[in-house]
Amino acid sequence: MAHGDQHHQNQSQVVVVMVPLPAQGHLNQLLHLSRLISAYNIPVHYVGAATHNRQVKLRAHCWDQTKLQFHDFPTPPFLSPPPNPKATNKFPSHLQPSFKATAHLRQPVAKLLRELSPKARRVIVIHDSMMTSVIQDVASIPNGESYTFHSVSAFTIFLYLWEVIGMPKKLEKLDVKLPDGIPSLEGCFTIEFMNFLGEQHEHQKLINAGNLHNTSRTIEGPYIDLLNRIGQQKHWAIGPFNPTTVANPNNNSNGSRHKCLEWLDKQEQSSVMYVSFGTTTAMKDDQIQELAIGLEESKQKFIWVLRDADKGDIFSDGEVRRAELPQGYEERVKGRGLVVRDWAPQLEILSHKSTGGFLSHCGWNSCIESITMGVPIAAWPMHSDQPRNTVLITKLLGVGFVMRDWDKRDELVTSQSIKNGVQKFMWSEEGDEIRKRAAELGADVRQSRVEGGASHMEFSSFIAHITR
Ligand SMILES: O=c1ccn([C@@H]2O[C@H](COP(=O)(O)OP(=O)(O)O[C@H]3O[C@H](CO)[C@@H](O)[C@H](O)[C@H]3O)[C@@H](O)[C@H]2O)c(=O)[nH]1
Repeated sequence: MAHGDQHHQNQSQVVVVMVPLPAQGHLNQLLHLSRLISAYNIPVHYVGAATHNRQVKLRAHCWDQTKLQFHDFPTPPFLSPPPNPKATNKFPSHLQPSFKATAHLRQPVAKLLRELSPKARRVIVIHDSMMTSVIQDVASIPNGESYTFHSVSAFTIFLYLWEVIGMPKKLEKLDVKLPDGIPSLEGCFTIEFMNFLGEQHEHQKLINAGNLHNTSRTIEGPYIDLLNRIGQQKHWAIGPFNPTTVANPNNNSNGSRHKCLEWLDKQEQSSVMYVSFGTTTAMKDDQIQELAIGLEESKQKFIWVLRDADKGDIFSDGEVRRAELPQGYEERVKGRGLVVRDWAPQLEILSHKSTGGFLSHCGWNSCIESITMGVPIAAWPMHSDQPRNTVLITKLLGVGFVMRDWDKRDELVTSQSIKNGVQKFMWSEEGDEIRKRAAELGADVRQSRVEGGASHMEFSSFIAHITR
């Protein structure tokens, strides 16, 4: 190929730069989105501090990341304290120093954009809604365009805008009926975090070309429509980002298989409940004891991921609490219950035919992964968007069941109520109804991602738009 042709081809290329917030639930979603975009032969640059890039690569398995270009940007050391399980407000405020440190990414990101700009037809920046100040220099890139990725449900975003804009009157015109009992934001965040969010929104107003959601119209069509009616920029529902089938459920990145998957193979269909509270929750010791006893006494089969919230730098030295279980516990539940303390292959667990329910804190990744795999959720919200996701899952979609009432978040959930809740969720007719609806919704969502489906069409239209 002549040099001129090469130049022309590079010029015609559109490139994408991904800028995630450095927390697992955010890093993960933009990594999956990178995989989907690079499948269209669009080069994707994934940026972050070296430690966070290392984290996201290490924890993702079952697919080839070599097509992506990771940029490890140097950041000065930041504090990485352990979470405080005793805090009343469960928001992971120990992560705040790592969020704050992202300010150091602004310059290297701007430099990368300036380098890419003359070589590309257009530079598309897809950034976490909480990283807007980091990417603000896109405004000075002549062929730069930025899209805001919202890491939570469209329902949650809609409620947030509705409250922030304060528009019950407009809402009447929109002909929306919201369910009763939507919790306020009290107890969901810290003031420090709300201030951080506020700073990001200031920049967003100036540079946003559109909004991306890790959801499907099949799940949240009405809320995507509402967002499109009240906002100025388009909202695209292009999820789920996670794989809808697990290509090789047998192996992790080093070719071995997690012991919990081997155990699952031996169990009956839909007979196991998976228990996990994501990467930002640390339970009090007495609550762990109650949960342990409740699970044991329920006689339900389970896999329980028992670990504290991630630190801001998961590779940093220093203390990590190892939660205590009642004496002899793991021996007693052997064969029926498995306690996992390392990184669990959640997607594989959820897609396994033996998994019949998920006791979850309702982080959005967990919700969308569980919905995709057709597994119902018993909701135990902890903080952030989780109480509202609980409303979406239980009241609006009917694919879940409230295990822990958010209004009673300051009270200990007793082993007796856990036992009763688990048995109702896994063994009752009501539970079976929810399981049936979850299976149906899962099938519809998976269908929405294949050619001709709603999410697939919306994804293609987004790609057509950025490569126009
Ligand atoms: O052992 C584990 C533990 C977690 N996961 C994965 O880690 C992610 C956890 O994400 P999520 O379920 O969203 O929970 P959090 O880590 O708590 O996510 C934070 O970020 C989300 C996106 O903004 C918010 O919806 C949550 O409320 C917020 O706590 C999921 O992809 C899980 O599959 C594993 O694979 N193995």
